[in-house]
Amino acid sequence: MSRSAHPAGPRYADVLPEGHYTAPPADLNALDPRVWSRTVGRRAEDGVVTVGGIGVDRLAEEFGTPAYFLDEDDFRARCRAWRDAFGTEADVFYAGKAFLSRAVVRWLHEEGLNLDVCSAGELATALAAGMPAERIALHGNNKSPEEITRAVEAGVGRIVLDSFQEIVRVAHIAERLGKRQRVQIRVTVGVEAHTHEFIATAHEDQKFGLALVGGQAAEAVRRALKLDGLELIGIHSHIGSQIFDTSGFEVAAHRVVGLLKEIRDEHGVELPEIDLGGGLGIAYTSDDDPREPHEIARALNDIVTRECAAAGLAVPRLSVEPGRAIVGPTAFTLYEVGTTKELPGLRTYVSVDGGMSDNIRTALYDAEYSVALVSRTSTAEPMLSRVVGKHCESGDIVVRDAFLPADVAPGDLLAVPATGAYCRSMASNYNHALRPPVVAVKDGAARVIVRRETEEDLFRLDVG
Ligand SMILES: Cc1ncc(COP(=O)(O)O)c(C=O)c1O
Ligand SMILES: N[C@@H](CCCC[NH3+])C(=O)O
Repeated sequence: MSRSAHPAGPRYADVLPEGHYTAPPADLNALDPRVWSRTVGRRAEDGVVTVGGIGVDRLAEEFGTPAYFLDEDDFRARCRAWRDAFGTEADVFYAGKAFLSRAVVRWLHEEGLNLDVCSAGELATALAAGMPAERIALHGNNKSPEEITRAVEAGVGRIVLDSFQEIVRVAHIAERLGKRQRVQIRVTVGVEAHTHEFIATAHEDQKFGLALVGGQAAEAVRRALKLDGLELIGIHSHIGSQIFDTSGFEVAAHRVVGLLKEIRDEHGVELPEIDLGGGLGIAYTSDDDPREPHEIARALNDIVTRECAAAGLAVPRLSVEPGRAIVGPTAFTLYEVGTTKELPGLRTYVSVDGGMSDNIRTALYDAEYSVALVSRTSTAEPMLSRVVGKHCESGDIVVRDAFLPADVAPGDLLAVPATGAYCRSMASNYNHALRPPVVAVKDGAARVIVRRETEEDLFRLDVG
């Protein structure tokens, strides 16, 4: 395709979708440090982007594409930032659903974080990698009796109860095992979090939690307090995901403390803990402006302390459950360009060797991502592009709107930053795609922590 078919100038103006880029960035070779985490992406003198000091060209040769590359030091630094921000008077539970592997569990353990799991598989991974059971919380709106039994037997630190049936189910299982299980009750506080509908979880009309409004949460507390198999230690609220604004958390904290006060007044019991969930947003594009852990910690501590003082309650132990904010920025996905297709006057479709099977978030939530040419620099003019995958689906879009240099061609490597959370963990085998590996990079060395799937893996499931 002739590159001269892309004259420079204002031709983009007619086709730019509203709310997206208004102009190409001044320098297409620059990597915005807000989106490209501190150590994750640096461009070396030869123009090749490096992670942990290793060039992406070398990484692609050794590990293939598509692949996720994760900076272990960055991950650990983020764990420490959260732990230090909340201090010893609070607990940070990493939300394993964002991305979990046994190496990650070991890092979390070493950095002093706890772990939130929401399935038997995540629980098994946590235990197999040596996370002490008392530092694990089990979540889920429909935990099976088997999952509950495994968790109680293992001695998990808490189970977060999500329905009336589950209150009884967990109590019975604990009694049968001769145990008293520490539990929290998940409540929906009625906050409309400013995020995509599918990832907002605190409005009443959805599947998670028991509503404060109408008294279901208070009734759940009443029932839980009566059961010998349960030790009710607190109230849990999670308002949603990819949220930038602390005001939703403040409203949630206010309402949760309100429930603690009601509980004290009705039962004469002061519950010792509250968990305000996860949900802190990260920068996927230069337009995103996330809060730092210490800002979140200060806002949450202030509001809980203030509300408790007003209610005459002792300040409960606080916990939070960040997933995306820890692992999201620590990784990028590396792809190789296979084809380009120019639609004159509209945009150029750049097809890479992955797609919705390794990143479903664009198709599912209209998520916005950035992308950069990382195997070289270019002085070519900006070209309005759509980075798409290789699946049989026109919605198979990785990056909806991006400017790439107009000379991008087959064989070039593109990287999509901030893919550490909810990409590998939500990856699929659609079209029998083989899920990509996760490669951890540290001190100039790279090692596979989750290997690439093989056709044998597919055949092992397909038993004929
Ligand atoms: C109960 C609970 N805690 C924590 C999280 C982690 O959220 P995030 O990765 O947005 O921090 C989630 C997912 O949204 C969740 O459902
Ligand atoms: N999977 C979602 C977030 C929901 C997390 C679980 N409650 C995402 O990619 O943004």
